[in-house]
Amino acid sequence: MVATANLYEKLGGEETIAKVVRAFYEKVLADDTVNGFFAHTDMDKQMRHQTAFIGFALGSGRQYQGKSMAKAHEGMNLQPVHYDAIVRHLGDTLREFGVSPEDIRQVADKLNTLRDDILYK
Ligand code: HEM
Repeated sequence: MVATANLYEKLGGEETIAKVVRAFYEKVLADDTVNGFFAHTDMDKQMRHQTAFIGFALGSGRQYQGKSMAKAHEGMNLQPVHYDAIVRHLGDTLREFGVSPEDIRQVADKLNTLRDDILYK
């Protein structure tokens, strides 16, 4: 089991995660580098995105296959600058919630396993 598998619980489970999700998306939507991608995204999809994203990153137990990640971001032609911004916003959010730099690095490492599946699609 990877260390991030416990971060979800360590942070306080679902209740805290909901707050992390809100804080994270406030940063994303305030950032002109990436907010355009969400401009025409309906709220249901956005909600699924944030839940899936945070859940995967923190180890809620859900798994995502490369193919579905590629499909989810098909046509967006996401670039490293977009990807890096998203990961940075999550890292900043987690730091604000008191997560250690080491745990944040492990979250980033975990997300990086999906990087090739979502870029340039
Ligand atoms: C490892 C990183 C990421 C994960 C795990 C992830 C996860 C997901 C998932 C699961 C969906 C599908 C939601 C659904 O329709 O059911 C999705 C859609 C989406 N993602 Fe991501 N995502 C990542 C990175 C990014 C980045 C870097 C951006 C843009 C800067 C982005 C923007 C979007 C948008 C706009 C949608 C909705 C597309 C639509 O409206 O149909 N994602 N993402």
